[in-house]
Amino acid sequence: MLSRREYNIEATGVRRAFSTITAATDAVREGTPVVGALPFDMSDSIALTEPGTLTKRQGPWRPADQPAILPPVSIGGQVPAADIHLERVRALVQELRQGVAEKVVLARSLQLRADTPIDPIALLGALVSGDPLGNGYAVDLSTAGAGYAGRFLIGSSPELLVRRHGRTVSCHPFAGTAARSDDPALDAGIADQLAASAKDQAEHRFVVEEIRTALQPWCTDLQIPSTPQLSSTPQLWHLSTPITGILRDPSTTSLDLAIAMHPTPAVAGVPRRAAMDAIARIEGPRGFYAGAVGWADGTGDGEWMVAIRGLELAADGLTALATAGGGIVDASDPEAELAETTAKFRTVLSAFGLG
Ligand SMILES: C=C(O[C@@H]1C=C(C(=O)O)C=C[C@H]1O)C(=O)O
Repeated sequence: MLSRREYNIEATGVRRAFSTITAATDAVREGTPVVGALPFDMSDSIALTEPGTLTKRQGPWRPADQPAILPPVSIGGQVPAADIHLERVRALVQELRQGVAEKVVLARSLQLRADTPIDPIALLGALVSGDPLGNGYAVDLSTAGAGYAGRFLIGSSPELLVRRHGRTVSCHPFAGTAARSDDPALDAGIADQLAASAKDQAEHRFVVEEIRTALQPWCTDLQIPSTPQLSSTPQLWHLSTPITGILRDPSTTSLDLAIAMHPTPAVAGVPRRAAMDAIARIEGPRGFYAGAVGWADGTGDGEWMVAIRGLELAADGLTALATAGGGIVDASDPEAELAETTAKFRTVLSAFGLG
């Protein structure tokens, strides 16, 4: 299930599970719809399927029935502990100053516990109704293989990795973040400060330039505004840049584009290889956090969102792992980076009445 402001798309059943990316991209090119999730590291297992049904409806998703109530949830632990994350950011800033990379996105996780099972659809309902833009995703990860049976990836991401509609390609990268305030005057000041922040503008530019490079082989007429705009979620301000282009080859599908663009420096870093090596060394495997979730229909059209502001729910529904990260550059302040991840957790925590 993917929910957006303009439409929602629901896939049910599994006609075929794909074990390789090539099998999935070939299937779309042959006219088969494909839905699901790409992992952060494309060498990990994928959760892409040909669904039994794929239904697109207007407007954000609304549950057909009164959704199940979400149980109270508590934070069971932090992975790693906050002081270790701080230490990691400090060490990484030193490495960046020595030229290891220009930007690396570092994440941490919260272990959530519930007394009674969390219903994935109830959580999706809470996330979608809590977001004025109606963003939400829920993907059954079962086909990703051992260890994933019954697990769900659920969240509310504001970030469009890529959309293909006919020959038109759009993406809308986010990078550069500030936590919002309940006080309207303070909130407006925070937005102005973010727009004026040299550090955040630099962090954002890395992303836009990489996306330009990634899209150029696929698109003509790239339209890339020279300065980012401000975008908001209920919890955060972000710098974002809406980008469009026209496909050179109309047989390129939305899944081809998602694979070509992913992972962007909004979730990995610059240069990509050095950043991914640093992430694997410092954090370990990310699984589906910071991957991509979405769909491609039989015409190749489709939309893929960056799988952030979410959690992975265990098969018994009693535990979940929420993960949030932020871009680290050589000018990063470790305390501010820790606070940024705390603010990003509020998207999922607020669905449970926390944060
Ligand atoms: C990595 C995350 O968010 C990404 C990182 C951002 C940043 O560093 O400013 C902003 C938006 C997202 O592209 C996350 O939410 O976990």
